[in-house]
Amino acid sequence: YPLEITSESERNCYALLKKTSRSFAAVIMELNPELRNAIMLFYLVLRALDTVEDDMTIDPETKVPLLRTFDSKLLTKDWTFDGNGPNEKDRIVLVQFDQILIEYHKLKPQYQDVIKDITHKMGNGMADYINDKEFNLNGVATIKDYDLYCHYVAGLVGEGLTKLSVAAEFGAPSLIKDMYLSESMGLFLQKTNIIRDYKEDLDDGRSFWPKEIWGKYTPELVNFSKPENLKDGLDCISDLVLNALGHVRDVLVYLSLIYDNSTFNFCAIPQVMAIATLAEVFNNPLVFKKNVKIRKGTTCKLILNSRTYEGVLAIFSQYLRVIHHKCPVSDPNYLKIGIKCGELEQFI
Ligand SMILES: O=C(O)CO[C@@H](C(=O)O)[C@@H](OCCCCCc1ccc2ccccc2c1)C(=O)NCCCCCc1ccc2ccccc2c1
Ligand SMILES: [Mg+2]
Ligand SMILES: [Mg+2]
Repeated sequence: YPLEITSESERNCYALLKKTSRSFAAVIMELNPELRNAIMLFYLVLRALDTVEDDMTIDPETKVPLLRTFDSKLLTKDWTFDGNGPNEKDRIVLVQFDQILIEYHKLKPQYQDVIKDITHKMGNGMADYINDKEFNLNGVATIKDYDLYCHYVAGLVGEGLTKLSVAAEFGAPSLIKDMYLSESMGLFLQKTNIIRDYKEDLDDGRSFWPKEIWGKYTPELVNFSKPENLKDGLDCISDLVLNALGHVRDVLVYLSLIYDNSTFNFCAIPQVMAIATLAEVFNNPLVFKKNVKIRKGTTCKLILNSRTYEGVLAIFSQYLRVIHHKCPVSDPNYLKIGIKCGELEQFI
């Protein structure tokens, strides 16, 4: 679809999108114009909110109220925030938030309402976790907390995208009553990132790995970076990957219910990147050393092969086999991984 830029602020918003997201900018640019600006602004507003959440130099006294009231900034036309530390990665979306606001107010009121509602819920969910000191240093406590945190930062994005797609008649209305499918779209992506970001998050002084899982393999989360604990660390990654695979069935059902081609690509590409990333981090000692990324060549192949539903199924089937074959017999979850991969292969 050709991109018609009609204002300086719109141009600035597309520039912000490119600057703050390698993966999502490309797929958002491909969207049908009816939804492209709404989803681009939905992304930028939530990335601004996440930049506040991620910035460990903002003290909780300021951060918590800012997260809880962030949706109210959408009612203004000129709010910006420059309270960030100099090095925060995406601080530019906060500094230029007025550009986002100008374009946001041009959206159909129905689209504005979806964005404001999700921003309100996400901001309050993030704030709930900032207060929990336990969460910062030892990950989230239970698997239930893990799912709830991922609901706030990613499940809600799925909910908003589904509401926008159905409002534009690009997706089956049944997706509204079966919101658990949209939830899984977000949780699969977020859980994959959390597993991958072990080192990066610990270096930031926080973790999102649930203690109910890692506590089975070590008394202290940081121990996995010591060579003598490598086997325990790899067994823990398997357990977390097994938990993330629990969302695959819903992801594949969700994708089968999207009729608009550009919306399908937008939804499918992050998911195929995630299953490839899960296969990459599975049984991979480098996870405890650095941020493991899939190769550029793999990314291109994934994008080319995920333009049809059959192509997506073939990619998932391939990486489920990779995970199954990579699993050592000594892994305590060896059988469960085999059963889960087998189950999903059946489904595919
Ligand atoms: O700071 C970073 O770079 C990474 O931050 C992570 C974190 O801090 O945990 C974390 O921040 C989460 C809070 C802000 C969410 C921002 C977002 C992301 C993608 C979008 C896609 C389309 C529209 C709006 C979107 C909004 C993050 O970016 N995690 C990546 C996974 C989030 C997936 C969201 C999502 C959910 C369902 C989807 C369904 C279809 C297509 C894309 C989808 C995308
Ligand atoms: Mg972030
Ligand atoms: Mg965050």
